[in-house]
Amino acid sequence: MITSTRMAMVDRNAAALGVPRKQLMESSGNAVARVVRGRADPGARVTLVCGRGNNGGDAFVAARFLEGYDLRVVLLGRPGTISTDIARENWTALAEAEIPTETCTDSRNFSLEGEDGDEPDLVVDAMLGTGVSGAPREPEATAVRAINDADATVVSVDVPSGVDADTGEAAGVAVDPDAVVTFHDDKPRLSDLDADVTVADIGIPDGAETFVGPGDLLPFDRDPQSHKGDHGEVLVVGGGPYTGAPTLSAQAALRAGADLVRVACPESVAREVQAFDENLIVRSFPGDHLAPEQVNRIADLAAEHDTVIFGPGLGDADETLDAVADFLEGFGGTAVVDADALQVVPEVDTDATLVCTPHQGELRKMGGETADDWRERADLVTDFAAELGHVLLVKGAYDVISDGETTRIGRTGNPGMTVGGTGDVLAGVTGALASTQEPTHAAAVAAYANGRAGDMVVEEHGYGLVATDLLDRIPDAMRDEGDE
Ligand SMILES: NC(=O)C1=CN([C@@H]2O[C@H](COP(=O)(O)OP(=O)(O)OC[C@H]3O[C@@H](n4cnc5c(N)ncnc54)[C@H](O)[C@@H]3O)[C@@H](O)[C@H]2O)[C@H](O)CC1
Ligand SMILES: [K+]
Repeated sequence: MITSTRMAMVDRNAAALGVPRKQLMESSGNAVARVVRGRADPGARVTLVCGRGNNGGDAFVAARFLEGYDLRVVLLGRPGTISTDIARENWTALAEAEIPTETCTDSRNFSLEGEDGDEPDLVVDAMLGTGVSGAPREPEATAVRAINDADATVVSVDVPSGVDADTGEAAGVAVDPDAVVTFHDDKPRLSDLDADVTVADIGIPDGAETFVGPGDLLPFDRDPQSHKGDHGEVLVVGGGPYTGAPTLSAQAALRAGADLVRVACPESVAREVQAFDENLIVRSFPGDHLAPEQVNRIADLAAEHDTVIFGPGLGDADETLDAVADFLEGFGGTAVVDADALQVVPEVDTDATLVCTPHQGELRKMGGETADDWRERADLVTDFAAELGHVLLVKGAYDVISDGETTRIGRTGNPGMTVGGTGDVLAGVTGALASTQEPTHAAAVAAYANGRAGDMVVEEHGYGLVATDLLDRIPDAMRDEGDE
């Protein structure tokens, strides 16, 4: 089952892997033609009722695969209003090949009867697909009613026109088909219809779902009406033995788009952390390391934030690890756990949603296994994430992200990133993204963006990058320049 948002992400990732949408449309149209051939013999009258988006585009392609039939290709609208380049190119291809087409701009002129007054044997419903919003307008609404009134067999492309692909519900009239040809994966509630549903493989490689790509950035587009706080408030709990690590995490969270980032750190380092960066808000607690007596205070602070990042520069003093365990046991929110704090996770009983960001050494210390081959490693990480009941982001040349069910691979990054501090940056980005998106997706995109930022630095300056170089590049790494 796939939603239209995820389909759009996968589609974009496929394009980034070299399989552009127009190529997918060719497969979609071919699949529609195959179903038509299964339901009507050559020579039968087939009318394709086409909308102005890519749903219509699929039918323009199908028409090229159905030349032995008595075809009518009807576009609802003027050709100039076709809304995508690829649909327009396929419309033009019909004209170039002298396959007859018609247009209908006025619902009063819409009729399924051809010039000879005969009704079609089969109608292809390609008016509205995943791009529908609200009830069908005219002339689509009239066409829906005419299609439902006709005796013809009806084959809907992707979803019945008028049905919302994500909810399976119709806001107004909707086509009642005999068959539906949908693409790549089943769509919500199609199986509830009294229709044969074919899920056609349109050649989207598995990698478009597995490898994190530019399509995964789509949900991070911002609403122009956003308010402060909509993009997350993040608390970094770190520092004591170190001051750079919590600062890097906090700066990275800001660069990844968080609205407010606070650092909770021991008094002994608070001034130093603040002096690194005026964008940060520092909340200090007494002493020179995190200890159990600070847990209540940290818990109160954490309750005011969307996510907490636990670990950067905290050190591994026994008292500190006890405090991390105490905190996590009482915490029910979302926390990113990194560095020394990771070793506490397997023993802790918590309702929190944890995103753990170990490198392979830290993973072993947590009780997890690793392997050289990334596919084997992905299986091991998936099993261990399921066992822990938390999200794992295991860092490596191929980052593996898994919640035990969904497993993603991040392939960005380069050997320059073995330098200290890049992990602190990654934890910060993860925390920021997890404050607005579900944690597995947040972790996947964080791994992708962090690696991409590193690739941008190395492309410009060569190796010798330092962690602070990554910070400026994170906003660019979160942006999709687009494929078309
Ligand atoms: N990877 C894939 O999933 C592929 C899917 N393909 C097909 O593309 C459509 C989705 O195409 P899209 O252009 O995004 O949208 P639609 O064609 O569904 O509709 C857009 C079109 O309709 C107008 N519109 C929207 N709402 C209404 C309304 N209520 N009344 C009238 N008109 C409306 C809007 O203005 C646009 O003009 C998907 O379903 C698949 O069939 C491709 O094959 C590529 C691979
Ligand atoms: K349709």
